[in-house]
Amino acid sequence: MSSPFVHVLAGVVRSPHGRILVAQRRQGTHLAGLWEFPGGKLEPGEQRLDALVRELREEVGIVVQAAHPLISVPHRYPEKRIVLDVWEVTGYAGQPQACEGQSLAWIAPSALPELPMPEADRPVIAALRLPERYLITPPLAMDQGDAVLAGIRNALESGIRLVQLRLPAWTRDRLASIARTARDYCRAAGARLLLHADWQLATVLGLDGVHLPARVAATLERRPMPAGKWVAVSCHRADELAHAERIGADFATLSPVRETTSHPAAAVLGWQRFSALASEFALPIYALGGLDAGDIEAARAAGGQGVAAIRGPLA
Ligand SMILES: Nc1nc2c([nH]c(=O)n2[C@@H]2O[C@H](COP(=O)(O)OP(=O)(O)OP(=O)(O)O)[C@@H](O)[C@H]2O)c(=O)[nH]1
Ligand SMILES: [Mg+2]
Repeated sequence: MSSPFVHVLAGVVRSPHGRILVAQRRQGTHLAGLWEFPGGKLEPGEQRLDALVRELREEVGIVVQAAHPLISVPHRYPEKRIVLDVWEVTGYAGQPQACEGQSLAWIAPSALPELPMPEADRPVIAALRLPERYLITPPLAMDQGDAVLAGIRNALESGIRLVQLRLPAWTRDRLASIARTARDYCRAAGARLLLHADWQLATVLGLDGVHLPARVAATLERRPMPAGKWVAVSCHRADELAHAERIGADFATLSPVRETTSHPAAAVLGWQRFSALASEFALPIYALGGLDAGDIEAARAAGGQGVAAIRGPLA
């Protein structure tokens, strides 16, 4: 027998200080005791935004005035399948209150990973902690370390908060030396630095995580760095996204969305295919390939986390 399916709308409601509203599921409900984003089931014939507005009025007594989709997470519990369709609430009237006797709390986004939440919320928490721009360093030669570092510094100045150091042709020694300096720049700016492919070196240097090529991820049965570090995977196809999800990656890039000079032979996905794939997997997904900062809105409208690119077009 196939398990029942429910489409769930949930809202990310923020305080003026940027804390996020969570509610504790009551005794006698599915996943009782865990904390969740307020929301509930889409009713037959109902529009998604209408369901969000209704649920947040019923559960926490606010009137949602503006909201947009953040991430949609398909998830299978033993007893049911859900799509957790989470929206950022950008405007609301009223003061949130516990209309159903549930406990409410305001949590800083950085504290969400510690909160006991349902399994389906894991990618939502990642999406809330990730920025909309993801910088990938260009493939400069080993004698161009200064240019790599200058590029990272400029990007940090322009507000980039997530960087992948990607220098696959470099020796490990040269890479380690550049990575240390890049790590210090990123730390000082409150940005995260992920190293391309080499998670052992990322661990030794205390970097924030690793970004795996799909062919490297394919050799792994589980994420190579612990929770608390970031593990990302470069994907191009559904099976690669499925594997990234299976090994517990935190997010993915999906490319090429457009034609690129770096990979001219690759089959272009386009926004429609990107969007279809993004909705199929429980991961925040950055659009990559021939894109720049002007494409962020399109990427988000397609269900993506944002845009990944080498520095030039992104900053
Ligand atoms: N609202 C909400 N539900 C979540 C989250 N994460 C998650 O797995 N779920 C699951 O999605 C389903 C949401 O249903 P719900 O119980 O809130 O639905 P509802 O408000 O319409 O409640 P009702 O059926 O008791 O009237 C539950 O199975 C719940 O466990 C989340 O962050 N927020
Ligand atoms: Mg509910």
